[in-house]
Amino acid sequence: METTALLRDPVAYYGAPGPVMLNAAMNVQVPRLNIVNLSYTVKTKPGAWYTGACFKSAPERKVLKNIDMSLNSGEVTAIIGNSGCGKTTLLDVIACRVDGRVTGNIYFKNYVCSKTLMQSCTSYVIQADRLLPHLTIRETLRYTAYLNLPGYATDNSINSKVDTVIHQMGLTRVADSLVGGAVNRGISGGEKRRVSIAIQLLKDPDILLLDEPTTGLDSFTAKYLVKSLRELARSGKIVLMTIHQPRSDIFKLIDQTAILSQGEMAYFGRSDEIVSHFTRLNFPCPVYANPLDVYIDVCSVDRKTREREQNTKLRINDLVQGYRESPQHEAMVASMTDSQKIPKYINFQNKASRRNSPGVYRTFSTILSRMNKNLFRDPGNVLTRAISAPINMLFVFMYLGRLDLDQRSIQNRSGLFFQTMLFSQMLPLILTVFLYPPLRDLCYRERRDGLYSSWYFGIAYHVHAFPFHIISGLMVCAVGYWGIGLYSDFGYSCQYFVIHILLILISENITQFLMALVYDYHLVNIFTSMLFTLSLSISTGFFRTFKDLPAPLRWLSYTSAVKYGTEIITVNEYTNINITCDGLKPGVPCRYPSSQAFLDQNYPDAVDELQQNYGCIFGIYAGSLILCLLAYKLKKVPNLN
Ligand SMILES: Nc1ncnc2c1ncn2[C@@H]1O[C@H](COP(=O)(O)OP(=O)(O)OP(=O)(O)O)[C@@H](O)[C@H]1O
Repeated sequence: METTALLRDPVAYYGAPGPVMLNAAMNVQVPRLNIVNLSYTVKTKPGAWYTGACFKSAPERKVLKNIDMSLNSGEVTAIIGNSGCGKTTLLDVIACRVDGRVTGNIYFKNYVCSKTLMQSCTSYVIQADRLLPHLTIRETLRYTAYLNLPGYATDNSINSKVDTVIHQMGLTRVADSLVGGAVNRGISGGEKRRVSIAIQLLKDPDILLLDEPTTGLDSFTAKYLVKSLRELARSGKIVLMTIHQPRSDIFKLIDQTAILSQGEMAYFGRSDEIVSHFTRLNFPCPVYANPLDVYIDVCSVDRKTREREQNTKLRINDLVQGYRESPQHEAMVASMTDSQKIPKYINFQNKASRRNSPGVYRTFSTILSRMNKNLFRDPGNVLTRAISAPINMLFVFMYLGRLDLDQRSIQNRSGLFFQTMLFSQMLPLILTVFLYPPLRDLCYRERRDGLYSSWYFGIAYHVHAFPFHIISGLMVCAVGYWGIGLYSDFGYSCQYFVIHILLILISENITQFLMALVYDYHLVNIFTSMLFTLSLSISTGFFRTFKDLPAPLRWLSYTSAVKYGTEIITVNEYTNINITCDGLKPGVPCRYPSSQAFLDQNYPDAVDELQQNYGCIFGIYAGSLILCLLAYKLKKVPNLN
């Protein structure tokens, strides 16, 4: 294969080479990724927490040991090995996406790879396809292109870039089909994989890393996908992927193969030299067998019995040693040493670490418009967002009817206020847990890809949800305030509306804050429901008046926005209506001869503290918003695979 014919023109792209490049023999430098003596160590969990694990020091485990690899642009390299041998970890380390201790070096074009450098040159296709179900393939790619490409890129250039990757990945026929999800059927699993790859190609990366791109695909689709990757590599990219069970016809498409065993390299070299290498080590490949299957088995530890485990471990040690002493390894180390002597492209690092960002407005509007489109495509989600609270309020209207001014109406009013508080706490929680996780996962993937910072996502989500809160709040107010018949005044109904909206926003912020800290949304759901239920019990005064609460609970209730909201709407109502003692049976004492008596007995300080209560509820809203945005900013993005 003519290597030079496969290359893009690096000099034109990255600027003139350094002076030593004048040497005619070195006139063209093949862009190379050299991995030299790479090891990776993690701290493992010393056991379950109930065994006192948090007090023990975490033992270290070397997941990757002394890995040497040299990858050329224009070629496809596959990492294979049994489950748990370290394939994904090796990709993560190369992409600089790990938290543990890395020793050794990774060089790209002779530059030591930093996180910024790798983020700009590398695209990483993770195992899971994190896509929004209600967008078409073209829309998905177009939105990502807007986030990826510089702000000066025109709509036409973005569309043509999107068309190019659609064509490259063979998605033309389904380009305008919905991606689909668990409920709405969309494109097939193989097509989703190709969309994930197409997303990463928009960046036009020098290095493409793929974690198990063929998993879950039928053999025909898997072969088609690897063929597409080979064509991509031939256009001048380094393609490195992990493969679980490579078929023999896929094997023929792979230029170099790395076989990992327990984190060590058992073979790295040309794919067509595997059989001769292992035959030299006394492991010939049986006739008609797939060499990759055979050598994955040979390099796996058999843990059925202790004896077998020891024997296979000894065998693997010999294989690793055999590889390190092999001509392939020696030749690779020599070529890496030679390539290190070639001078660097002098402008490369500057160019690579300077990302042309799309700009604040384009980033924000793209994230927002994508969220809106994904939601509006699903009428069920739109209705859930807009009308679940008003429908609940209609139900309250059905059982309360219109309010009167007699003694019984006091309990009805308390019921209505309790329901108002309940909806404004619980519905945002339910909606957030239901609608938010796919958006959050997508945000995590894109933040890992370095597309934008968490502020954009956090603020866009608030702006996206806000109109629904307003629409839903107006309907709740129409039914709950005017329909059920609270004090008839426009100003007071506006206050009821504002309190309802503020409580919704606070509840949503708290839920999002917890979802930023804890990935498992079921846990967040359980914890937040309990928190809100407790807050409703102690902070509203409906079950027990504040002054009767035990002191610690009374102090706790001051942290709840529900306390201030309840007091404001209660005071607004009872300072304006005249409760009567009508409707009581003869001889039954009138407990609240006036509205003032009701306030004096149940909310004695609320009238004087009206302004203060408003201040507190706005303060809690601002605090919860800041907490929520900070949580996204400060919490490390989980490495989703
Ligand atoms: N941060 C970490 N903490 C603890 N153990 C880790 C960490 N990262 C990787 N490991 C361990 O390293 C080993 C290799 O994991 P890795 O996911 O790379 O395997 P793999 O070869 O990709 O497996 P599979 O093919 O099943 O996906 C596993 O035993 C894993 O538990």
